[in-house]
Formats: sequence, structure tokens, C-alpha cells
Amino acid sequence: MLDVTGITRRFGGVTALDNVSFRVGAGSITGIIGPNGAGKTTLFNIVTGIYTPTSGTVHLEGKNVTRHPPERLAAQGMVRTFQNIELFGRMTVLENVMVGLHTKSRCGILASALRLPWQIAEERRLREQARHWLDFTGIGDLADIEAGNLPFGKGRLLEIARAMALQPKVLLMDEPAAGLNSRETLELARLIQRIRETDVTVALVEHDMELVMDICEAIVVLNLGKKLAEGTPREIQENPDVIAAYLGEG
Ligand SMILES: Nc1ncnc2c1ncn2[C@@H]1O[C@H](COP(=O)(O)OP(=O)(O)OP(=O)(O)O)[C@@H](O)[C@H]1O
Repeated sequence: MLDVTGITRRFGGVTALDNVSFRVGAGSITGIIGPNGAGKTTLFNIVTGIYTPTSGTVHLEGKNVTRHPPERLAAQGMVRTFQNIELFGRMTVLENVMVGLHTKSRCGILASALRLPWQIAEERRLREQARHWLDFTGIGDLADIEAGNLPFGKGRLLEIARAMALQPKVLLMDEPAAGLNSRETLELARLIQRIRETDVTVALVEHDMELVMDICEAIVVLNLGKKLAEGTPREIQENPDVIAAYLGEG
């Protein structure tokens, strides 16, 4: 589904990533982990088109998408969520999802202001889709409140609803559990599993080991810019190099 091959990224004299390759299998939940400074964020930003690699390629379903900007990647089926949630605080929860849908619809926000009959029908269709994804993430009852008034954990669910509304093939999540309490993290785990059940491939960068070990079937470990290991949660937990890298961190 997603093939990352030989990615290197240098920032001046610092090699943040050194020849990193891995594959995210279709229909999998894949975790990318590693101690602080391992290169996870840099890798994520390269895969999602925010940074360009110094060398290496990214393929989505066999197509070379290296250096495609985020909007183009979204249209091709790769959508991401951010660690720092970016919502439109003065819009309602429902409108936040609809804004994303408008970018895909033939009816832009300005055009829809003209209120022609087909535009009204289109608007209704987008509203129903947006409601569907709010229900899916469990915040349908909050549709009409201002997004700025959402508690943090619900904001994260809204961001996921907004990403899912774009109907990605692969969803990349940047530390989805950051800032969540243990109950919210458990709910997030179940939600990510339900996302996968809708045939969306998931890759996540995450510090919460319990979450990663619970839901990922494949894990890639980075350390000091290099791929240290990859395998099942069990293989990773038993890998002496991985244990040493994490002990070294503490
Ligand atoms: N824009 C930049 N300019 C210079 N160096 C950078 C830049 N971005 C990252 N680096 C360096 O690249 C290395 C990898 O950083 P990165 O943020 O990708 O790691 P990380 O695994 O995401 O860490 P953390 O878990 O702490 O978020 C670090 O040495 C960092 O200092």
C-alpha cells in the first residue's frame, strides 16, 4: 500500500534520516516508534509531503508520490492527522467536517452561498456525510457546538472525523494518543480498529507503547535516524537492540 524506500533527510550537518525503508501493508495498522530524536516526525513529514527528502522515494499503491504536496496526496488517498489539533474554533463541529468535504465537492463554499437548487441538494448531501463521520467517531451529539468549546479529547475525535470524511485509503496519525487520558486512549484504540475495518490502512507515530502493542500488527522502530528493527509487537518487545535503545534513552 505504502512503500518508503531509502529515505534520507539532512538538515545542514544533521542526518535526521539515513536510508530508511519500510512498507505499510494494505489493511494493516502499522506503528512507527523510537526514542526522542529518532527521526519519526521527520519521516512522517516526508511521507505526507510537508518536507522533501534529500533522497529516496515514497510510493502509494505503486505510484510514485514523492514530493507531492499534502493536498495532492489527500486527493490520491493519503490523509493525515496532526499532533497539535488544528480546528476552526468559531465554527461548529459539523461545519469543521463540512469544510473538508467542500474541498472535494464540485460545490465550493462560495458557490454554495448562491443557494441554487442543485447546490442546496449538494449541501444536504455533504451535511449527511459529515454527520455520518461524527457518529462514527462518537461525537454526533456535539455536532452543533462551537469546535473551540470542545474538550481536548473530543477535539482529537473531530480531527479524525474530518480526516475520515475525505475517504482516505491510508490514514497517517501523528501521536493520536498525545494528551489523552487512559480511558480516552482505550476509546481511541477501538476507534482505530474500527477505522481499519472500513478498509482504511492506518500508520501511526506514537509514544504510548501500550497503545502501539495493543493495536498494531506491524511495528517499525527508528533510532538515531536509522531503522533499528521491524516486526510484530512480540518480536519488537523481545528485540535486544530495541530494548537497549530505549534503556539508553532513560
Ligand atoms: N528542521 C530541522 N532542522 C534541523 N534539525 C532538525 C529539524 N527537524 C529535525 N531535526 C533533527 O533531526 C533529528 C530527528 O528529529 P525528529 O523530530 O524527526 O525526531 P522524533 O523521533 O520525531 O523525536 P520526538 O519523539 O522527540 O518527537 C533530531 O536530531 C532533530 O534535532
